[in-house]
Amino acid sequence: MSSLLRLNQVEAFIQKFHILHDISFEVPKGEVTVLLGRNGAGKTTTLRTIMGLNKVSKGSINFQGEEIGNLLTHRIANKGIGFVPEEQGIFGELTVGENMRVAMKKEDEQTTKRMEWVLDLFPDLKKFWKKPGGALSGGQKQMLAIARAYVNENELLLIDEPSKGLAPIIVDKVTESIQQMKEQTTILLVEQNFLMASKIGKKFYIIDDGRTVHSGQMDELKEDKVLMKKYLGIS
Ligand SMILES: Nc1ncnc2c1ncn2[C@@H]1O[C@H](COP(=O)(O)OP(=O)(O)OP(=O)(O)O)[C@@H](O)[C@H]1O
Repeated sequence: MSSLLRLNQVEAFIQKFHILHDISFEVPKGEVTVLLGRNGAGKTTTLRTIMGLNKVSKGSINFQGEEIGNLLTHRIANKGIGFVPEEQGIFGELTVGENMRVAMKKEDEQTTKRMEWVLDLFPDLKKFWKKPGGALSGGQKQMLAIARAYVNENELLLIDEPSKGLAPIIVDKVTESIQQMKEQTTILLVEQNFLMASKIGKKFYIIDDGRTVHSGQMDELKEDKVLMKKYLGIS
């Protein structure tokens, strides 16, 4: 299967701190690839660096055969990469409907169809269409954040810890929705919730101290107790 995104020996700093030392991985088209690792390992920084929110100091980021490292963020987004950040990035003062409209890059038939599809997937968004984003529950905010990224025709979605802070029953709902979404879009997922990651992901990479240290198939990782304990703290 061809790779949509390929990072090769990426390094990045945040201010004077060297955070990413050697990040290399590939995201095959049509699959969900998961980045795993302990708190502070560098997963969020990796996604932000792909989006051009942190500078690449060394290495390359190739998307669909083109170098995108250090392009401006809006250019990267316009190439077809959607980002659902950990802090969700929704507008608390705008209604659900306004949040969706602000996110839409086009108003063509394709976008309208995607909007209909995503509102069927998350009926709460339809129900609370006129409610301010800030008044939604944590789970509803997460759904709105995912819907905002999905509504545009992206080739790749980067989703940062969608289960964070959500009750288990809501995590199940978000898991189910990403499972449906993966039929249509390639996804790079950062997730600490191993159960969720293992339900959705095909291939995994483990990041430790700013380096990709392991990779493999999610199915195999479940059986590897030593690796799970060493890098993920799961016993
Ligand atoms: N603005 C910042 N200034 C200095 N250091 C930072 C900043 N943001 C992140 N870091 C550091 O960069 C490292 C990687 O952080 P990052 O958020 O990428 O980790 P993560 O793997 O996503 O962890 P988590 O699951 O806790 O979000 C951490 O050591 C963190 O303290």
